[in-house]
Amino acid sequence: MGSPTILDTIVARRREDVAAAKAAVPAAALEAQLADAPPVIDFAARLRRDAPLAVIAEVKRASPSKGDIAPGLDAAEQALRYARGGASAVSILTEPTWFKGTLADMAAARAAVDALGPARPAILRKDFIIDEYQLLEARVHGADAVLLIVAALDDAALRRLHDGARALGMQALVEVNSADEMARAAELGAGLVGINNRDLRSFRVDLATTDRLASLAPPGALLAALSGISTRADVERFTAVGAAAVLVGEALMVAPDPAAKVRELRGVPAAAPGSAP
Ligand SMILES: O=C(O)c1ccccc1NCC(=O)[C@H](O)[C@H](O)COP(=O)(O)O
Repeated sequence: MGSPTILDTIVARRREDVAAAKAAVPAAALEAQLADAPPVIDFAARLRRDAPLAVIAEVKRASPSKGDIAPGLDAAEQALRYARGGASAVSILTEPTWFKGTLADMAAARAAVDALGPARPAILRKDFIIDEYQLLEARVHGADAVLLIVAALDDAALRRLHDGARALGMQALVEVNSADEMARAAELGAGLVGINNRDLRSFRVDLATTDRLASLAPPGALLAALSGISTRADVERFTAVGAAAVLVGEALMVAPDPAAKVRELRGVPAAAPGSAP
């Protein structure tokens, strides 16, 4: 048993956070709020609507590998910038310690994009989800989908959380970084698979990860490439191996014009000056 990785450390802290959250707001209280939660949409269908390439644009104020990225950023305003650029979904980091995210960020981003009507981007809760309680939190705060990190979960927990998300009407983006993890995602019957080019244990980002694993994805699953993506060339590299979506964080968080950056990644012309988004 080697020393704990950053992933182990984050997961351990999330367990503590969840225990404290349960003490403050019992699961039953969250369940009572489900009826009034913002309605959920089909996350995969929303991505497929933007075929051949959907951009999942991420709100990430900070990270373990980079420290502060944009610590003062307003999540709702950034979500609207992403929507103006044509993002199919907005991924909201809700982990507070290393990523400086909150559930309130996600609720605010959801409320902001709701004003755009049915064409709104879908909302993904990006967090280290290890307990069904976090699924309730996600749904009550407007998520359409949640991230499930294979490397952080044993098979029983993975299945329990995958089924739990579905029971709440949400979908799960199942994140893998190796052939073994892809096999576990396939065994799970994952319909949405995210290949993370970042090894969450070492922070090493290798774009060849998607090249290497794409062909192992379960037939019919929607495939997304995550991490280390910053140019249209990166996107085309991944659509060439079957990715139908890319998830981009840092490159969008540091972009002077996030909407224009989303358009660039989508391969669509820049909006004419003064034109409607
Ligand atoms: O981003 C990190 O440093 C990180 C470290 C440890 C666990 C997870 C981490 N990030 C979560 C992600 O997977 C990325 O935020 C997401 O894929 C976007 O990546 P990027 O476009 O490279 O910011």
